[in-house]
Amino acid sequence: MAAGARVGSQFGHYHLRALLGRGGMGEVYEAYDTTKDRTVALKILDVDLAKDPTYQQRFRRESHAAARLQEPHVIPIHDWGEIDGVLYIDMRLVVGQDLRSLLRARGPMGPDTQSRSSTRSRRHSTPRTPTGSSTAT
Ligand SMILES: Nc1ncnc2c1ncn2[C@@H]1O[C@H](COP(=O)(O)OP(=O)(O)OP(=O)(O)O)[C@@H](O)[C@H]1O
Repeated sequence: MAAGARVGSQFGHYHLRALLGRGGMGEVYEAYDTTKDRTVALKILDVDLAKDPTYQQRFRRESHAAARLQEPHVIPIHDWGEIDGVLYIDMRLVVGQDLRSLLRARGPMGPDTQSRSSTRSRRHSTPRTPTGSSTAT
């Protein structure tokens, strides 16, 4: 499947609006959850990798492990599961630029910028709501 091929499509109760990025196991979309009425980041396991039980296991392990964590520096997981045989993780959407794009656009950072940036990211990654369970918060 081509990168971002799901943009504009419906995935269960999620409307996939834009491709946010690609990781080792699949793509991450900005998605609108039509049942909870909120915008989230949805990681979807690559269909080719999904044929390999090792990747399925790894993806499930990541979902379970991340959902149990309640750590200010870890993005909260709202939910995870399987829709039409495709595994997904529903997590809080982080708005902003990732470090790689920032460095590409601006070049190396000086010590002052690095320090300001890490203080800001610590502040912004603090959950606004407590995550008490593995399901929606
Ligand atoms: N919660 C989020 N909010 C906004 N963008 C995100 C979010 N999660 C991931 N992204 C974007 O999607 C890209 C890929 O994320 P992903 O977690 O799949 O990367 P990865 O760490 O390489 O993956 P993996 O651990 O599966 O190998 C990120 O680089 C980021 O740009």
